[in-house]
Amino acid sequence: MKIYLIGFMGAGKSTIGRVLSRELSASFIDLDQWIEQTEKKKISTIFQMDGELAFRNIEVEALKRTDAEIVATGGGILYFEDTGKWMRENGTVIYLHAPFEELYARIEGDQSRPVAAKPYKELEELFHKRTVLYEQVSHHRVSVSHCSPEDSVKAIILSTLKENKGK
Ligand SMILES: Nc1ncnc2c1ncn2[C@@H]1O[C@H](COP(=O)(O)OP(=O)(O)O)[C@@H](O)[C@H]1O
Ligand SMILES: O=C(O)C1=C[C@@H](OP(=O)(O)O)[C@@H](O)[C@H](O)C1
Ligand SMILES: [Mg+2]
Repeated sequence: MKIYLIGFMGAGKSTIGRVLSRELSASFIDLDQWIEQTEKKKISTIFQMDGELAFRNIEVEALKRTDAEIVATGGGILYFEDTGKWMRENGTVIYLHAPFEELYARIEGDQSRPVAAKPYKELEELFHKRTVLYEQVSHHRVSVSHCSPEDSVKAIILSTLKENKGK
């Protein structure tokens, strides 16, 4: 089993991934947390000191090397054009979706997410651009709007069970 959780910042990839891995007794990695531990630097420091491209290279390398069954990606995981195709071919890709306003309320002013520091309009544009890619790449789209992480976990399990019915 290999499940990739994708979606914009604040969608709950890290939170839901952790709960999902507990429910399924499956191994879990949060790519951002792994990068911070391995690089011994905060994500915001990597952005500041080494630049975004350096972060993206580390991120995609971690994605391709991990053997964890549940993978919580970062919101910018589709930065390189070929990453989405690679994920689709290597696991089940689940897109966690909620309206921009709801996600913005969750991430506003969060210093640990350097990309969230962009001006509101720019961030909204980025959300719409990325939404197109998340839709293209994912096998399933699960709404995380106005529901608990536990509800989202149930929805994820149901959608993957439906996919495998009769196989
Ligand atoms: N279903 C939810 N409802 C409300 N808040 C949530 C939900 N899931 C996560 N959050 C909150 O939103 C913020 C972002 O969650 P996080 O798991 O870090 O998202 P991501 O990894 O997708 O950026 C956290 O403060 C978290 O507590
Ligand atoms: O959207 C982005 O470009 C980013 C999202 C973050 O992860 P979350 O989506 O878990 O916040 C983290 O990877 C980094 O700050 C960049
Ligand atoms: Mg996260």
